[in-house]
Amino acid sequence: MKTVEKRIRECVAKGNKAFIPYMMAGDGGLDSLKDKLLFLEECGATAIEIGIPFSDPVADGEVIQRAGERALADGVTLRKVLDELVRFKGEVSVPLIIMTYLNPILAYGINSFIERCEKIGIGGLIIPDLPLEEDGLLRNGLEGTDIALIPLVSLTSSLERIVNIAKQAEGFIYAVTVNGITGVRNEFEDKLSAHLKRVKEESSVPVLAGFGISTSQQVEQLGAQADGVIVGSAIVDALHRDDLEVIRGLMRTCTMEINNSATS
Ligand SMILES: O=P(O)(O)OC[C@@H](O)[C@@H](O)c1c[nH]c2ccccc12
Repeated sequence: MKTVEKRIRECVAKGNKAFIPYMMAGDGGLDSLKDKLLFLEECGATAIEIGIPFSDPVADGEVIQRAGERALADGVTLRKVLDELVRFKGEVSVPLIIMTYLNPILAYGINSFIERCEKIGIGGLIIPDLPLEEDGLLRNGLEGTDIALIPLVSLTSSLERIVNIAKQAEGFIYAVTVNGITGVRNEFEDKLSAHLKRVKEESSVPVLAGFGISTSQQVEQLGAQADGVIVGSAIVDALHRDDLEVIRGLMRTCTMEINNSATS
């Protein structure tokens, strides 16, 4: 079992929910990356998702697009982010998950990228534009490493597809809660509960819900139906505004007891 999965399971075994915050690498300067990671760790993050800025972020909403643009304007690249992570390797102890579109990895070179991630001790990869059918591209090179290739399942995935994704899943399944792009939402579709239940039934790895979650109430609502949550835009926005209390508050919800009624 890969470390990311182990950490999520430990968290759930204690009666808590996993909380994975997402941040955009290089937003606010790459030299602040380490302090931001340490802050998120101190707030109780189970793992941290680090976004790599990219020119065509097709799955990203306004808040994350803007954060990516700020980082790109500052000259941040995948290579610079990895170099920075190597520099303070071992100082952050929660697993780090790299979220990037496929293109920067291809430009970097798949083998060099995997080697570099291993050197840093990266715990997982989320690559939204790498479908199951094509993921051998990375899966083969990741075999025998502690780097989990974390798949996404959407509300529109067929049962057959969910089953196939679940069979190969490592780390956890990222259950996307909305049809659309990242960004805060006021409401979720009624069918989401049944969908999460179905994904959990099919999956032998933990299932985390992400997209659109920005309030403690939503963390609680979605957390109750999954093994944990991923929060992006609300964290990116709070880090940008330096509103650290918002982040502390959101993460605190996950260490409180969340009623599991929807999944039991
Ligand atoms: O921002 P939101 O709605 O809280 O969603 C999480 C999300 O930001 C993060 O996991 C993420 C950022 N970019 C992505 C692209 C695809 C999948 C996931 C992501």
